[in-house]
Amino acid sequence: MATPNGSSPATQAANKILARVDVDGHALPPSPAPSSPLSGRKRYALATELVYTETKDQYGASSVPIYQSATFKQTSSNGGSEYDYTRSGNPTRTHLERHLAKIMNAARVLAVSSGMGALDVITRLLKPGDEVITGDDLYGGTHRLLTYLKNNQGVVVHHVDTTNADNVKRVISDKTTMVLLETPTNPLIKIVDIPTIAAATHDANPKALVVVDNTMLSPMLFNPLDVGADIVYESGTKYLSGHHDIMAGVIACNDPELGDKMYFTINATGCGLSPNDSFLLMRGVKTLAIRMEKQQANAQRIAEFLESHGFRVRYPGLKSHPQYDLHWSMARGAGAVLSFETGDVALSERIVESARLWGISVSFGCVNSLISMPCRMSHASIDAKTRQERQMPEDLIRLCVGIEDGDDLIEDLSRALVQAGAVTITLDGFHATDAVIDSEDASA
Ligand SMILES: Cc1ncc(COP(=O)(O)O)c(C=O)c1O
Ligand SMILES: N[C@@H](CCSC[C@H](N)C(=O)O)C(=O)O
Repeated sequence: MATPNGSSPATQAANKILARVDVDGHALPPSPAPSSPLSGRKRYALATELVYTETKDQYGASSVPIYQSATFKQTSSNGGSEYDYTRSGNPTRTHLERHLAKIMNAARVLAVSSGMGALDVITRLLKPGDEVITGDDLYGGTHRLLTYLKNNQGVVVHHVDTTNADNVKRVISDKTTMVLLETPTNPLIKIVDIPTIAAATHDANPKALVVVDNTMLSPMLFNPLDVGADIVYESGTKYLSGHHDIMAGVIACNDPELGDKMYFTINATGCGLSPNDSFLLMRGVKTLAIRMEKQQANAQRIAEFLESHGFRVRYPGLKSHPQYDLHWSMARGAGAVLSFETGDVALSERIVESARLWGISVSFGCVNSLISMPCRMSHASIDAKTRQERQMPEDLIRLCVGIEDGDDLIEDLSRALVQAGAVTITLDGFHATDAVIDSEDASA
């Protein structure tokens, strides 16, 4: 029905969408409306919410269809359709984003092409002269991007040991615009007190943004937005998708203005997650609870196995972890990544190369178990001098535990340790060699 000014309600609604403006006041193309996660209904347990979706497909499809289309037809030259172009928005991506908003306790989630893509979108909120405080144990790619911003964009980056909140408090000032944190850190599995650091940051500068990389825990185990973070991002390549068959990144926040600014960057630069990958991430996330449960159970067994044979293991599921209590005050589980040293790079190399069931590969959060040497692999982008300054052990072995049978994993690891000469065999079993134990004492 036409209205007095001649346009139909549908066209008026479309014009309203088209009237959205970007940070510079330019008109934005149509974009999916910010998510309304529960629409007033009861919240189920997380494992249920992960699989429960309310699709409103015209044919009742129970999994979201892949809208493999770059363009969407409009009902008039003024628009009239919720979508116009997949870079700006796509129904499969919107469905995923709304589902994840519910899981991540966020008002808005944005899905992008990788975890680094997510951090790129977030760091585009910075201007030259802005100050960022971050950790001294970080994923190598994060260090690389921050170094690029420091060297080329005039951003000041302070790396401090974030395991002690006082170190962060000492550097926070009214010039601090972003505090970027990981917990547990990758690869040294250090724990960072997110609530304390978030509160201190906001006290010092209410406009500063606390950004948490939650890749190591996933929303199954931790929701940093609930304890003071302003933005949470994750590599969807890891636990969220779970099968190492896609690259993805997700960004979550509660502030609508912040969400719109980041959406602007995604649309302007074209890093939104593709329809096909949105579908795969949506499918993967449904099994997150059951995968994480099995991966954690296996990781706990392996950590205990290594510790009981004399290795010093870095894993927050072990009471010996120096920040065990802090971790469990924030998180609902220990995750499935652990690391340990051998005291000798060549010995670590032999262990890694003797494993059969454990794939030699970067990444984590996958159904398969992986073994790696971070200094040569995931963290090789941190130069050797910086690695040494930050006391990153070159012999560090990282285990990313999958869903295989735990006995098989332990048997294969035992065989690799024996074959590599990392253990001494005695009548009552085997133990880490004296050399391994001595080196751990030295680095403790
Ligand atoms: C903790 C952490 N954050 C972010 C990333 C980046 O994710 P992506 O590889 O999906 O770009 C990775 C690994 O790559 C990571 O380990
Ligand atoms: N060559 C890649 C290495 C990716 S590491 C992936 C993952 N975050 C991990 O910790 O294993 C690069 O240079 O980024």
